[in-house]
Amino acid sequence: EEKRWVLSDFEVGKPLGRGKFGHVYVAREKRSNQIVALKVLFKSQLKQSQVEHQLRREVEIQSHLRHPNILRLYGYFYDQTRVYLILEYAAKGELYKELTRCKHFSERRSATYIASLGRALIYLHGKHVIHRDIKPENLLIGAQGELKIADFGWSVHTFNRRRTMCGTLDYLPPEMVEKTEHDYHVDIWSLGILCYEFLYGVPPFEAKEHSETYRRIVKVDLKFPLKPFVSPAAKDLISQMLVKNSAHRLPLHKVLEHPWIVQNADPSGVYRG
Ligand SMILES: CC[C@@H](NC(=O)c1cc2[nH]nc(NC(=O)c3ccc(N4CCN(C)CC4)cc3)c2s1)c1ccccc1
Repeated sequence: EEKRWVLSDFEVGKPLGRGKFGHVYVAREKRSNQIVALKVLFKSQLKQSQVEHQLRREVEIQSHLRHPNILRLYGYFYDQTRVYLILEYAAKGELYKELTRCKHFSERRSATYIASLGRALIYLHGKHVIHRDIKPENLLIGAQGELKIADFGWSVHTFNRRRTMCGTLDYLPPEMVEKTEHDYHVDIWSLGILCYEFLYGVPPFEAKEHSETYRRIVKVDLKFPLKPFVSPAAKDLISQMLVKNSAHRLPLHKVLEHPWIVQNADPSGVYRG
């Protein structure tokens, strides 16, 4: 399918959101009537931030992935000033807005999402891809309520581990914060952070100052508030994922077998409320 897309192949609709370097719009591909999301990135901004190689990697990685909980990238094209990514349309929008609206998710909804993400990460790691940026802002909700991992801008194939850091520290594991070598265990750490944030509405090591967040991460200063009530099983799972020594973090297949997941996650991977 080396089809060469052009902007006139699409009828561009309303803006859906914005991220680094550009915006995303709903669009209809005229020949097939298929609804997609068109991510428009400005070449000027990509160039000045030296992220062209990162974008090429995002396209290369995401275009070859096929998983129900990973947002499809159907193709891309560019013109004089912009790069366009043709992405799967996630009809129920951004997860972080839903989390902000609900304050925190129920144990059933959280476990269902964590199980879906665990299956998606097992698939990714099987392809030697680390996402490295699993956080609510990069998660979308499909038409049936299923979770979709988006924005592979920070993902890498495990052989090359060079990276530069920007954005929130909250999700970074000790080995990335301490700039030591890291591998796919970073995604297990982020899954633990995400599980905590789904249940409590805030990430575990949040602090006013970056330096304080950094200290709490490297110390794994994990505290569970009394409110909202969270079951001991959920705390047990989080405690087994937020472990400083990356080799001792609960492997993803063990996460899926954990009693809290088995008892709370909807087997279909879809939270029906
Ligand atoms: C994750 C950030 C990333 N985003 C994508 O790649 C994105 C890819 C992609 N596919 N589908 C999306 N859907 C939406 O953004 C969306 C938002 C709100 C919606 N609703 C509003 C409330 N209403 C009640 C229901 C419908 C529905 C869909 C997005 S975002 C990005 C990165 C850089 C530049 C732009 C975007």
